[in-house]
Amino acid sequence: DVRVIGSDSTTGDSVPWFPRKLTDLDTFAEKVMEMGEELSSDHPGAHDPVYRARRAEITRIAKTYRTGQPVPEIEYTDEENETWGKVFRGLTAMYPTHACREHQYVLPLLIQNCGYNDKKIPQIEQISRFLKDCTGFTIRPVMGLLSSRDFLNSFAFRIFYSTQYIRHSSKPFYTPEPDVCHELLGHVPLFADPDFADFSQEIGLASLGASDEDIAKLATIFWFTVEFGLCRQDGEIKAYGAGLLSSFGELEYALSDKPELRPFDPSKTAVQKYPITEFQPTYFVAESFKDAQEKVRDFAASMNRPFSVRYNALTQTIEVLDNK
Ligand SMILES: Cc1ccnc(-n2c(S)nc3sc(C)c(C)c3c2=O)c1
Ligand SMILES: [Fe+3]
Repeated sequence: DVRVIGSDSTTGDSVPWFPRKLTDLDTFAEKVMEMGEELSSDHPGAHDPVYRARRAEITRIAKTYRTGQPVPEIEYTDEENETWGKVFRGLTAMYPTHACREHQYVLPLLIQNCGYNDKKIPQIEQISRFLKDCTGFTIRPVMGLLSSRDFLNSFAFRIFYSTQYIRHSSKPFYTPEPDVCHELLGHVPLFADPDFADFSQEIGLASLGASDEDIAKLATIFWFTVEFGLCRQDGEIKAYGAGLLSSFGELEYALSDKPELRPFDPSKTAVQKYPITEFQPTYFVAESFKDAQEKVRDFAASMNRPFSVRYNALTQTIEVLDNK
């Protein structure tokens, strides 16, 4: 039977709140951890008032976004489009030898259907419509870093929160935070792949109402797959993680013989330490996205959650199943 669970009278606050329908995701708008305009002191744009003002402007646009609206179009400047072009040309040159086959299959479709080229930054709305046709994934604009819980919860609805600002032009090949290059070249192509979409949603479903410690484990699994995942294809190691596919240096390094490579195994991956600021000493290799999904589903079943959830694609809602 479907029993409503949440921080209501039946369960008190024993189960952390989680979204049940799309409009519930609008509550995330106010909850961003670091507002876009507060740049970390080591950020290349930290001392550039024009850049900071630009970040604040784009943040404000994202803040007004609500479910059902088209993603607002950003009028990028020549300087921003130029930075994009440098990143686009540099990374696309590496993909034939370094990117997984799914990424290599989708990129030409994005060039053809979503205006991916080295002249202008593509618009999220057009990409979101393309992804919806491919896998049902859609994109929402985000102001800054969402919490791991909120970010992972949205994957249960096949929703990806994307930034729209771009890194500072002084360092086109470095960013201490996600930016539109990372999102559009790293994450977007994989969300068009059915198996990867299924895998991503599995992590999202596992995160609904999960304890803080399980959220930390799922975020680490996310980190070593969606962000820094490697896979074996035709006997060769290829990259599928967005953090690799959007960083020249780390993409090269990850496929060199320097890092340690371990098989993806959620119970081990979930407790692996990872540095955010330098290259990973260890990467995990998935046999396939289907296999990785199965492993995550089994891992989720072992979590101490007194209920299970199911996504109803017709109503775009989460159904809670009582495990009593
Ligand atoms: C789990 C979770 C929740 C919110 N954001 C993330 N997330 C993502 S998707 N990509 C990047 S790229 C980068 C340099 C950072 C810091 C970062 C990041 O933090 C991950
Ligand atoms: Fe990312």
